[in-house]
Amino acid sequence: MNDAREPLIEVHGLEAWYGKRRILHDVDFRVDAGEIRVIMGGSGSGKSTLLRHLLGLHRATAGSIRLLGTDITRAGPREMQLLRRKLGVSFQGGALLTSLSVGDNVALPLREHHSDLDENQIRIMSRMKLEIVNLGGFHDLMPSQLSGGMVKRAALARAIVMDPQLLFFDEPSAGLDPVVSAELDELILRLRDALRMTIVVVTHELESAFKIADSITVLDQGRILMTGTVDAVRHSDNERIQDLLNRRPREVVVDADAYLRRLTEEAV
Ligand SMILES: Nc1ncnc2c1ncn2[C@@H]1O[C@H](COP(=O)(O)OP(=O)(O)OP(=O)(O)O)[C@@H](O)[C@H]1O
Repeated sequence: MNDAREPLIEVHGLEAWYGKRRILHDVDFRVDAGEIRVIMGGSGSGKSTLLRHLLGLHRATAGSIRLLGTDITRAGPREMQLLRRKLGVSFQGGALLTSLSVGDNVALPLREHHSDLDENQIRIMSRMKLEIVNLGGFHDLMPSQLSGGMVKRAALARAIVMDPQLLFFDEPSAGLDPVVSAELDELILRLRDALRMTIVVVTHELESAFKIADSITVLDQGRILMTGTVDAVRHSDNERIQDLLNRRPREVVVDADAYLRRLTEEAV
């Protein structure tokens, strides 16, 4: 049965280790249909690690992750392949291929997953998505002819070309000036409203997070400090959250023995 309130993402007790280091601790995480969830946290808090686990790029050490009803901690390659068609991903480093036109870049997922579509259909579908990101008419340009903000939007058009139910966006504002970054925020809101997409955004840009989020999950040292509305996060009395919001650095107490022990453990 298709319950409208069924979560699109449901994570229970997720643990992630890199070698002998535990990176994520007992993470519970749920995203409902139609919301924009921002994952926020300082550098090294585990945001990218969580994202990589949600996408099935890393196997969880413990816990379960359900995406669109599929338990990806148990799914086989075929199931994962089918699931990936329903996911859109725009990664920070996921630049456009410089040897292809903007339109051909956007069309890549269609060519990869939909051998039944003819060239005309592919062209129409990729043009439509370029129009949604305000790049109508830029189909035949090469990526080198676009500004940084336009490249991000073209990459976004590629991420949504298959009409994903779930869109993951890693650090949308990275490397953009404030005006271009604000335009991208508007675009993310438009995708949720016009295309009814459910969107997970990883960012450490507070202004952007507060503008686009329906809810925010705050990560710190691999643990979820809280999940709540923008207001709830802003007014949280958790000291670490207030440190993050006010950009106060964590007081680091270095235990030299523990540090050396960890170095030798990781070298093994
Ligand atoms: N492939 C890896 N192998 C070992 N340790 C890793 C690996 N990737 C990340 N880490 C460690 O895991 C921790 C969390 O890193 P992660 O990249 O998930 O944080 P983040 O919140 O995304 O940080 P940033 O905002 O700086 O990208 C860090 O201590 C990092 O050093």
